[in-house]
Amino acid sequence: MNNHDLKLYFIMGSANVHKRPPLEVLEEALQSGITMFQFREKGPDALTGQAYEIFAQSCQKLCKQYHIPFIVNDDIELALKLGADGIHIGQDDFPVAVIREKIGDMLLGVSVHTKDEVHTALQYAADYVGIGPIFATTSKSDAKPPSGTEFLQQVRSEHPDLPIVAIGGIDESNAQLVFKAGAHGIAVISAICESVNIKDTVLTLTSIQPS
Ligand SMILES: Cc1ncsc1CCOP(=O)(O)O
Ligand SMILES: C=C1C=NC(C)=NC1=N
Ligand SMILES: [Mg+2]
Repeated sequence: MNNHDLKLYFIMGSANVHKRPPLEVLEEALQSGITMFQFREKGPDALTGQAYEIFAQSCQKLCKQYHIPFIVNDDIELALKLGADGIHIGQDDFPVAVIREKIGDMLLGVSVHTKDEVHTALQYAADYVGIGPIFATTSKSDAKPPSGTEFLQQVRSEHPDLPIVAIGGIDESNAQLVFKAGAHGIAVISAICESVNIKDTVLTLTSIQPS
């Protein structure tokens, strides 16, 4: 993984798309130039059992066609079963220590909300950290309050070489602020899932520079 892989990190589950089939949204986002994808199938209406696995495999197949890393959120067993490119976990989901031994050299992304959590992520060689929610979000029911870019700026200045992706309420209107604050990339759900023109949205978000 290089820092550019984090530039526009699309996250999606079936619950996040309403107007069109999820796989159509993912394929259009891939064609338009997202740089990483996270399969995050959560919530009361999430698929389960075989339908869940088949949906994940279909997303993974599309990512392979476009040579884009396929990351699984939280579900380590699924990630191992599919041979995913990586997993993303919260520290309340699992002790990061346990994970690294289970996944070997698979990419490991870790959500961090405090400096201690950053140190834990570093101890277990996380490939990147996720910081957020930066702005208010409706895509994660148990999200912590929005933190703005303060913590993001602190982490970037204290760990200049640690890849950071920011998440939470990010869209074309505020993405530049997030890059200026030091994020290497932005992770988005609704900005793409609810876009009326995915191509325009992806092109706009991938063209944003910190300067
Ligand atoms: C998974 C997650 N973690 C922190 S905020 C969030 C949801 C981001 O969704 P959106 O980009 O629609 O605000
Ligand atoms: C909570 C999250 C934070 N950051 C990222 C990249 N993914 C997540 N699911
Ligand atoms: Mg989690």
